[in-house]
Amino acid sequence: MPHLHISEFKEIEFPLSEDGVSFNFIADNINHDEEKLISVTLDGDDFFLLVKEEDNRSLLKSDKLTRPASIFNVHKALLAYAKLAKLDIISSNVPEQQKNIHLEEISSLKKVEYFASNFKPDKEVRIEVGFGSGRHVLHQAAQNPDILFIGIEIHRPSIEQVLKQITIQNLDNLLVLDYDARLFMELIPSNIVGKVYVHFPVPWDKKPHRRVISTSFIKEANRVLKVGGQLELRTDSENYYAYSYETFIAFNKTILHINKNKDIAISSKYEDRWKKMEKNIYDITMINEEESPDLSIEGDFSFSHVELSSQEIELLHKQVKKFDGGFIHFERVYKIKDGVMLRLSMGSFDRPEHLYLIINKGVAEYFPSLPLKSYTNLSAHRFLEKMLHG
Ligand SMILES: C[S@@+](CC[C@H](N)C(=O)[O-])C[C@H]1O[C@@H](n2cnc3c(N)ncnc32)[C@H](O)[C@@H]1O
Repeated sequence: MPHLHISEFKEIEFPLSEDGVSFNFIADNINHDEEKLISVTLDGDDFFLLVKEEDNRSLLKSDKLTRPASIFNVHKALLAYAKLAKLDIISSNVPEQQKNIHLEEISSLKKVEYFASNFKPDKEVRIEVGFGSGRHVLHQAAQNPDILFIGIEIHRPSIEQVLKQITIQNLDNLLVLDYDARLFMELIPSNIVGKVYVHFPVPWDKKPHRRVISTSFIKEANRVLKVGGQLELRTDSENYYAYSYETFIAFNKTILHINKNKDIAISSKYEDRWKKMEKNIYDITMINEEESPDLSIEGDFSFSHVELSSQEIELLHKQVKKFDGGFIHFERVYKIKDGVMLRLSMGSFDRPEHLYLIINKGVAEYFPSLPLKSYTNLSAHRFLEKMLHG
């Protein structure tokens, strides 16, 4: 993660621009005065830089929630802020000059909005969830040039490694997305996907709500799969296999194929490790045999005038509100020039969305972008809208 360690953080006069980077405003965490967020706009991307006061020094880095697709833009913003505020840099892992060509020029790395707005591919789509080292998805994309692959991962170093390989191998049929795959499935149009690969997902034995395989994931997979399309789960964990089998078989109608120690065309890094340890490998393949209705979700994320006062909003800090099928957690509260900013997690328990909400003179807006249009997010929004109305 790119960062600068500085002897002391200094504020600039907001708004101010440098080298094509706009610094719009600063948000101070009300409950933890060692944390601030700086709003940045660069190349049409809105994101935050995070300032953290540490013992005898400060840290400036990108905020995880709003991290832009290109790491080069984070580098540029960090250096521009340091220059404007005349920061004394103690240590840094940001290259001063050199651009990361792979990341800047790559068109394979997509933001989730690319898929949310009118994604209508003209070929079959295959999705790999949590591609890790990328061995499997890169192999598949090279072998099947007529199929569009979407690789989804949340581990940034793995993403960067695969982006480099896409450039080196000159692949134009592999798109990469840094996003939670469980939320992503809700965006994809119905009946367009040939295969969904979930290979060696983290078993999360102690936090089962974080598992990729769940009733709602299987439901969405069935919807996006074409007739004859397959969801392929491969795991070395007997416990995860048993949990998944139970989850799949609970559906009223389903076709499952079970395999033990089946070899597939390419062995991933994890698979090699388990094979060396002589662990068993389990496959559950679910075959979809029904055409699904088109994806259509009604509703929007607008707010009416906010009636709660700033003080009342500040008191929401750490509160968790539950509604039928979901929740809203008011994680952090920030003071901004003319109002308040909240960091929220909201939506369904197994696939929550993390986002910011700015409330300025009675006008509330999600920042920097709207939540994903899912049924639960819309219910959470309606619940929030009512709460802010008082
Ligand atoms: C155990 S690794 C397996 C990687 C690869 N499939 C393989 O077989 O080598 C699991 C990967 O899934 C990713 N992951 C976990 N939860 C995810 C989610 N909700 N959405 C996308 N990726 C996820 C992790 O970052 C990790 O790289």
